[in-house]
Amino acid sequence: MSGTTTALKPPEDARAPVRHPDAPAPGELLDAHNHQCFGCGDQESGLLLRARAGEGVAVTAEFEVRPVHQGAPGLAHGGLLSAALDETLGALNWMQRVIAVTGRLETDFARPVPVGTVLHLQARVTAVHGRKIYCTATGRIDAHDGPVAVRADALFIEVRVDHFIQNGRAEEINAAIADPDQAKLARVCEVNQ
Ligand SMILES: CCCCCCCC/C=C\CCCCCCCC(=O)SCCNC(=O)CCNC(=O)[C@H](O)C(C)(C)COP(=O)(O)OP(=O)(O)OC[C@H]1O[C@@H](n2cnc3c(N)ncnc32)[C@H](O)[C@@H]1OP(=O)(O)O
Repeated sequence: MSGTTTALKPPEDARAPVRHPDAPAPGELLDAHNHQCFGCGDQESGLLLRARAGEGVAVTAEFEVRPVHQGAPGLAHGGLLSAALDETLGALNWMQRVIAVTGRLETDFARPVPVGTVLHLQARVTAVHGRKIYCTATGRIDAHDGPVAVRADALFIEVRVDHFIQNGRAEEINAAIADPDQAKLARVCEVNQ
């Protein structure tokens, strides 16, 4: 059972999540937050995960498990399944227009996931307390109502753009600053802080 640690239980005075008025419409494809991202970017060896806006403060995503994602022969690597859940949860940022990073992620692996599977992911924010964003996700095999293979509960922490500027390697940060799409994303999120 996931989310059993107290760190993943919202406190009594947590508030309900709020969908940003300018959040992408339900069904809209979400941009990659960074084209070099292992999860949502366009690297061939990455997850090539594509997420869409959902209703409320929720998203859906699909991840096709390819041979490069193997752990045991013919099966997806568990760490990459966690990464797919993490990436889908990260896409919730678009629905609230904040920037938040994973503080804690607790994954349950309920079924093995064969190569060739399309994992259908669903994630939603359950509660917000200050900078802490409580959220949950599932990954189902081959259909949005298929059998649950993985699920996770997570705590994301809201950060400012400075988090990346101060901690990221200069080479990539300078490229991001020079990229108009990336700079726009940073601006859009910062005005909400
Ligand atoms: C022009 C430049 C452009 C740049 C623009 C970039 C835009 C990018 C857009 C979007 C990016 C989204 C990417 C999504 C990708 C998928 C998600 C990932 O994989 S994210 C990567 C993995 N995660 C990390 O690398 C975090 C590493 N950790 C940290 O940096 C810090 O620990 C951080 C920020 C998480 C917290 O540090 P503190 O100093 O800011 O805050 P404290 O005071 O420690 O915590 C705040 C509250 O949260 C709780 N907390 C923090 N960590 C916790 C934990 N692990 N478990 C439980 N509670 C925790 C604390 O107890 C505290 O709670 P109380 O307010 O006192 O109630």
